[in-house]
Amino acid sequence: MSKGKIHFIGGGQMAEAIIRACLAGGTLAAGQISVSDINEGRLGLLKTKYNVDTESAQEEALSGAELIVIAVRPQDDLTALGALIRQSAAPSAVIVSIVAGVTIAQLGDYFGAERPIVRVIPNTLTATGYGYSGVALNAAASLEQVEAFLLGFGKVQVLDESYIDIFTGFGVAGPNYIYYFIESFTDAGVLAGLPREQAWKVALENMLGAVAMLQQTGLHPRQLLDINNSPGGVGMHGLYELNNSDFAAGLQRSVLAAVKRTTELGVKK
Ligand SMILES: NC(=O)C1=CN([C@@H]2O[C@H](COP(=O)(O)OP(=O)(O)OC[C@H]3O[C@@H](n4cnc5c(N)ncnc54)[C@H](OP(=O)(O)O)[C@@H]3O)[C@@H](O)[C@H]2O)C=CC1
Ligand SMILES: O=C(O)[C@@H]1CCC=N1
Repeated sequence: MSKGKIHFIGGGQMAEAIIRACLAGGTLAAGQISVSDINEGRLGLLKTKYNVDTESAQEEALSGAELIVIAVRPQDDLTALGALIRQSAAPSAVIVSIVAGVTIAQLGDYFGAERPIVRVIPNTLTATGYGYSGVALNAAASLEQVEAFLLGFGKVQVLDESYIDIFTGFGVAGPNYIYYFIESFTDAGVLAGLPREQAWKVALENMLGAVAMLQQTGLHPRQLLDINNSPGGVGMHGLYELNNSDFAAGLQRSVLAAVKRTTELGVKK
């Protein structure tokens, strides 16, 4: 992105994570960023922590912005935001919506279909360099307009919009499953009698090492499972019990529920 201004509407958890990553990585400077939020407490916090502009009138910030990031919840008043943007933003300003479930067609209804509109589902591993954000663009937008900004908080996959809800429930909600697995796995070590500190270290090391094994060998997980389990041995007895728990189907049902919820969030009330 050029040194142009970027305005965030909604300064909640996700906006903050994006701002933090972009500032830390040097993608944006604080002087380029303005934020508006109906919650004064959030504005005070963002000003103190990141020295971004939270004081300019919203109309002024909108009229000078090259990118406008819509970072409110799907349930918030997008109709009112649409009126504000139509009134104050430059026609060339790119609307970047991170609102889960809300489609490009709906965004066009709110903000004007002739504008460049980019629907992004941002990954939440923002400052780590890991994690894919899913991106779909309308006909007036091009990837060049937003790519540098998006790469400031992770990797990017440009997708047909029909995949974005799946990408949200599977990929962007994905770290939930890993966090939950690590917590449960650590508890298993503690349940078996290992001190928590040891169990925690082993759980993290196993997670990192298993991913490295898959990447380095190029083998399928089933092939590594085969190598890791001697006949009648320890690992196979453990896996038999995991099979009995319906683990795989439970995980898959959970992802399908997250995808379904994404689509529900985009349905206009
Ligand atoms: N958190 C996540 O992991 C992810 C979130 N997203 C999407 O990002 C969006 C934001 O989520 P998240 O940051 O978690 O939510 P938050 O609730 O933390 O942030 C939303 C903020 O927007 C404020 N707000 C509401 N209406 C307006 C308005 N009209 N003008 C200005 N500010 C307003 C809210 O204030 P108040 O609280 O007072 O209402 C709140 O501070 C959602 O659409 C979500 O789907 C996408 C991917 C991941
Ligand atoms: O739970 C949420 O609404 C957001 C979208 C995907 C992950 N977190």
